[in-house]
Amino acid sequence: MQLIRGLNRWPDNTESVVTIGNFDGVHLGHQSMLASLRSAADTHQLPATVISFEPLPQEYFMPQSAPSRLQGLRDRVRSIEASGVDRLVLLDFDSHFAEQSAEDFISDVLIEQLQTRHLIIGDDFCFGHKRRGNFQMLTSAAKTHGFTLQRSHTCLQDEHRISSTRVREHLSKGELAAATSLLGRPYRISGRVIHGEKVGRQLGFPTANVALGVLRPALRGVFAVWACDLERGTRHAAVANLGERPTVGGRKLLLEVHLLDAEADLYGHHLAVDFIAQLRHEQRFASLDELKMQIARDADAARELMKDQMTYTDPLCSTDEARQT
Ligand SMILES: Cc1cc2nc3c(=O)[nH]c(=O)nc-3n(C[C@H](O)[C@H](O)[C@H](O)COP(=O)(O)O)c2cc1C
Ligand SMILES: Nc1ncnc2c1ncn2[C@@H]1O[C@H](COP(=O)(O)OP(=O)(O)OP(=O)(O)O)[C@@H](O)[C@H]1O
Repeated sequence: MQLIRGLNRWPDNTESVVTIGNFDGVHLGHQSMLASLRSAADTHQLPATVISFEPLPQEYFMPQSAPSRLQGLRDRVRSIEASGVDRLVLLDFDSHFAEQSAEDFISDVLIEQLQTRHLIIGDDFCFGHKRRGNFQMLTSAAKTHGFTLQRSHTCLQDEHRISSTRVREHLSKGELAAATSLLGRPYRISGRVIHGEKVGRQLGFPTANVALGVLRPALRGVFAVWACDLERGTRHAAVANLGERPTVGGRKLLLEVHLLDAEADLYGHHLAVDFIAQLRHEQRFASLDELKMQIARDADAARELMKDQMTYTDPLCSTDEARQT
């Protein structure tokens, strides 16, 4: 997939089949939309092109109160690529873009730059300054500019539309199985493994600290997870804490992963953490010994849970390794 950051990098004279959206999480609704995009692109024999934004519009308009993102940019790009998209155009959502009228978005972005031949969009899609652009406006623009317009069909689960908002709600309640069923795969956070304070070693539970960057995930607590080393393509059953470590006076939000029954030097590696089940909330313990005993119980609980997970496969990580660990 070609990642194009900004329209001035768009290759000249290429027509395209386009869809637009945040695609945070790339849930089953997004996947279905991207499958329609792929099939329309094949029909037109043109590149399947996604327009998305960085930052996300809500982060631009409400920097303090925007909903927590499901994915960092790298994971979003990877998930969109895995859905068979040829080109991802990432537009900088800045003041200039926010003030662009819906008419200008159509003529400058869709027509002049992307040379859109076919556009797929949900009928609730709004765009442009004050969100004045809508499906009806696109219908008449399609006639004027000679592109075809396709309304995407809405994917429901339990009679409700699948959405990034629903996934966030499940994650914040620790409902991992429900989030998995909307995403079509376990919820994943990935990042580089950085050095921690190394107290974990003294506790007897060494942890890999995954850099979260600006990501403030919707979930918190102690979890049974799969940890995939994306550099080596290996996968390990593990237990993880996503929290602030109140027992040791921590303040910063950290994702710490302890591999069960395996030792691996992960420093500097890119680690993908797939959340399978929540074991408990994070707690402040009166002593390090109590914390240590609880982590041992967490590890046992995760080991038991992950035993039933061995058939779960991941295209990026080998399952053989997981069976060995
Ligand atoms: C499975 C697991 C559960 C944890 N639960 C808690 C907890 O409930 N409360 C807490 O303060 N810290 C908890 N921690 C974090 C430990 O305090 C942390 O791993 C330790 O301080 C080591 O930090 P280090 O990686 O910087 O060496 C947990 C860690 C793991 C791996
Ligand atoms: N359940 C769904 N079924 C079909 N298409 C969907 C579904 N959810 C989103 N889409 C489409 O995917 C594109 C990107 O959606 P977007 O990420 O902006 O919305 P969303 O997932 O509903 O998120 P939010 O909960 O923040 O509104 C849009 O064109 C939208 O219409």
